[in-house]
Amino acid sequence: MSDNPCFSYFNGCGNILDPDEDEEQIVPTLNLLNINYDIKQYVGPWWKGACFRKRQTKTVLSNINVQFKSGEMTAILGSSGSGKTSLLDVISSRYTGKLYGKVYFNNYLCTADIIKQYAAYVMQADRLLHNLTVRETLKYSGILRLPGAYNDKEINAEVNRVIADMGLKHVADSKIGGSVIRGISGGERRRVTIAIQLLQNPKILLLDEPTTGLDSCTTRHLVSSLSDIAHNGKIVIMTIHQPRSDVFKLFDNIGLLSMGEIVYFGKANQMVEYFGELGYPCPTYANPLDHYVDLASIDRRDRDLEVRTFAKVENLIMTYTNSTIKREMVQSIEKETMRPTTRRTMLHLDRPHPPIVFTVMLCLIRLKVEMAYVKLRVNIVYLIIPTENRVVADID
Ligand SMILES: Nc1ncnc2c1ncn2[C@@H]1O[C@H](COP(=O)(O)OP(=O)(O)OP(=O)(O)O)[C@@H](O)[C@H]1O
Repeated sequence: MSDNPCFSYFNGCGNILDPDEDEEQIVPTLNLLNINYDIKQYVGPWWKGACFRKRQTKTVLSNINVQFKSGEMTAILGSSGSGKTSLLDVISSRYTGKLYGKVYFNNYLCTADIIKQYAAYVMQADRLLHNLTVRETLKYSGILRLPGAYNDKEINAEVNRVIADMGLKHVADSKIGGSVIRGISGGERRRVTIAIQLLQNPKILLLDEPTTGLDSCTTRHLVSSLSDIAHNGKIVIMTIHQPRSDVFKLFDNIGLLSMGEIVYFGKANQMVEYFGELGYPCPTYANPLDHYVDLASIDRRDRDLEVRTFAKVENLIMTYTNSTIKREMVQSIEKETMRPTTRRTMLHLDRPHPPIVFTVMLCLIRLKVEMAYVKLRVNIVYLIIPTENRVVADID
């Protein structure tokens, strides 16, 4: 049936779909194409100073091709130092090293300015004022972050929206608290930190280890709230250190990193089957996330173990690189990023700063005005100069 060229113009109900209309329904995506990220570091003792120490280039991320779709939540897993935070840094344009490759959002090449408009980054630590209540914290953040056109009523409405989204209604008027004054719990504090970022209604929410230090039940509630936010049309990407088995089914996609490369990136519900087919089934009653993070880690306890686990991880990376999942993802990214330029222009028009189309139009109008002015001058010369003197006047 798929061989029929007309098939794509029919939906399941047998109605004819307008190809243009179908294109409009494409969900926003964040695409990372051929990402390689290097950092420079000094090696040797500090007292030699920057001039005498050797500079070394370290590859933190390599060969990253991934697609994040709106309405989906993705967990980035991996052992310590595998490059999880660096991946978020690259997406959010917070990197300090040299980046190769391209990041696209909605078919538009991302710069730091663009990503700041669309993405919010939730850091690992909660930096909140102890004496304020949850509502006050959000209200002041709203005043500072929301556009100046928002009035008091609109800011309060936004504050109430994020309070409801993050399940903070019961503590809305409680103090944040700290080591001296007892306030809300650690999990609730995490929710307030996330709620602050949600005030701007970002299209992409990036979270660096949001569940660290939380108990199992709080983690589940928090991840479940984030899943609801994603399913309401946002891209949610989080790094997670020790994921519990009960949150596994809440993730739509899993990205497993090792040594800055991808070992698996795909649907969460296909991960166990994927590794099972490679000869690494998940033992019964084991947490698949823990099991596969262990599988993708390098054991550095002794030289022998290191060599063996390194070879295994290299093999896993190679297998993923040649897999159908990866091929399909790259095809999907290329299809997304190579859509007609008109769409790119439309997105450009969406942006608040002066769109390029208007600039081009202004240039054309100016050119026309200047040409009209030159013509007018020529006509005036022809009108006022007698016919016998015209050749001389033209030469002048
Ligand atoms: N700016 C930098 N300068 C020096 N090294 C860096 C820099 N950025 C990343 N790295 C190195 O890159 C590797 C990946 O770091 P990254 O913080 O992304 O790992 P991670 O998976 O988030 O680790 P963790 O789970 O422990 O936070 C590490 O070895 C780290 O030392």
